[in-house]
Amino acid sequence: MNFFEKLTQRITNCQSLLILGLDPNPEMMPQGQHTHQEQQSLIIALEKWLKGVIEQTSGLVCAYKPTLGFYEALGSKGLDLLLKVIDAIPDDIPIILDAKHGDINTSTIFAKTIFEQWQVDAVTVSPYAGHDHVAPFLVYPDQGVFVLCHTSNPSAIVLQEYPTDEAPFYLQVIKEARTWATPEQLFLEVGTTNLEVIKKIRSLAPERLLLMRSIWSKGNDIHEILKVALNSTGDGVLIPVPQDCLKSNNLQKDVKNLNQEINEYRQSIAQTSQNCDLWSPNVCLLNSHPHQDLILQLYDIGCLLFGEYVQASGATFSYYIDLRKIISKPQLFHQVLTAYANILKSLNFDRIAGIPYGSLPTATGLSLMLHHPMIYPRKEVKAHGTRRLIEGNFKAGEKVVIVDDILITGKSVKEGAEKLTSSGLVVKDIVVFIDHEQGVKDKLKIEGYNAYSVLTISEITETLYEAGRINEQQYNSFFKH
Ligand SMILES: O=P(O)(O)OC[C@H]1O[C@H](OP(=O)(O)OP(=O)(O)O)[C@H](O)[C@@H]1O
Ligand SMILES: O=C(O)c1cc(=O)[nH]c(=O)[nH]1
Repeated sequence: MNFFEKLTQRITNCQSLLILGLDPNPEMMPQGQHTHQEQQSLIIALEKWLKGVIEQTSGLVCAYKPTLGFYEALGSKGLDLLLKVIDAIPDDIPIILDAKHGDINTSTIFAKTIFEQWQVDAVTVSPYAGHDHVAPFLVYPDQGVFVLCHTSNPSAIVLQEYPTDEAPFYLQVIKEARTWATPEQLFLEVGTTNLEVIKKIRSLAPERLLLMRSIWSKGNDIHEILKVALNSTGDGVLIPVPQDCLKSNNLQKDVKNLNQEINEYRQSIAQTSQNCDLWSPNVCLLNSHPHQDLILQLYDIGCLLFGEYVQASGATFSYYIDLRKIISKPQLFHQVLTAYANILKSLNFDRIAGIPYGSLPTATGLSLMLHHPMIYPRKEVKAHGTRRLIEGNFKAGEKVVIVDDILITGKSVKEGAEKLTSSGLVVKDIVVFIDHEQGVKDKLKIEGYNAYSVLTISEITETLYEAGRINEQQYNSFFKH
């Protein structure tokens, strides 16, 4: 299970978006636990206190966030303490190490230490050294990375807001960081109470999880902050437990009350959300298809066209499905890739091959998402250059999974498979997004290929009809062919 899945599961299980900082800061210890001890006894007191904090809050928070700097400040004993604290955290609670790592020379070794030895689930990084610095963290597909994009420090404004209010540097950080990894691996750290800043971040990166910071300063209405930070389903945000709570003698009760208040507000947002663009009012939620959301979005961006269309096979259908539009909607494209990936994860292969042209972006996305190399059979061999039939490097005997968008007659995937096989590769599995249910899967089976699809044409049409997106005539037009 990767970090994002672990976090999502945890949020669901404990119904909490709260994260708690586990920082050995003597100033934050409740009165009475902290006297002027020698270093040794201070460490013991800190350990006892932090373990007590975990005991009291482990049912109430979705993640813990130890800040590396506080442990480092205690010297070598501090690092021992960090490992003890990590060890005391129950296995199902994700650990986000707040390191704000920013040094390119140490990122590879640091990522190895924290992810492999210390086994933390995620880390915070500073973006200033760019992608080369963050990439060594991203090569761990099961771990998460929070990129710092905005801080609440007053003096940071001159950098963050540079050069103009309309195009400030912190938004450039987000634009850049969004290209580094998927919304399931890369997230944003946002410290601010400025609602306009949060709105700008949310509208630029609606798909990213935000780790909020510094939201508890006096005079701020947390509801106003949540209103702009939460997504339309009332999540997408991690909320820090206020530092002051740690001093409380009623820590458990305080965190519980805070969580309850936040959940009540989340619920009210989810119920009154005005900006949910996935559902039409007449959607029937009973027995809904697990990919209902995806299907409706495909329809809404115009992937389903009605009218007389000639197909690749030469036949004329009264509709056409154009999945090539998906690439222009990154969020939807990511959802589609995730659906393919869920099938690919159960298959055994060395390389992913996309069928040109429609499925080259899909194969590229899956290759990056699943960390498997990509190749592709050319549609036509060029008369110049290398004149290769298969682009990309491979070795004869390697297993290849083919991905394509639509299975209508099966001609395209079969031609692709034959080109790959003639080059010494082994093709057993074919994964498509939509199966037109013309019996092609069975025919492919006879020829030795296992074909899988994310959706069938009838699942799509039934969902659209139930949701009131298509009328009876349009619904019937799918079954004439
Ligand atoms: O099962 P089939 O009957 O072969 O039909 C499905 C194929 O048709 C489309 O490709 P198209 O030939 O339109 O090419 P493109 O991807 O280059 O647009 C689609 O992308 C599939 O590859
Ligand atoms: O060429 C086809 O037959 C075809 C391609 C495609 O992408 N969608 C469709 O409905 N038909």
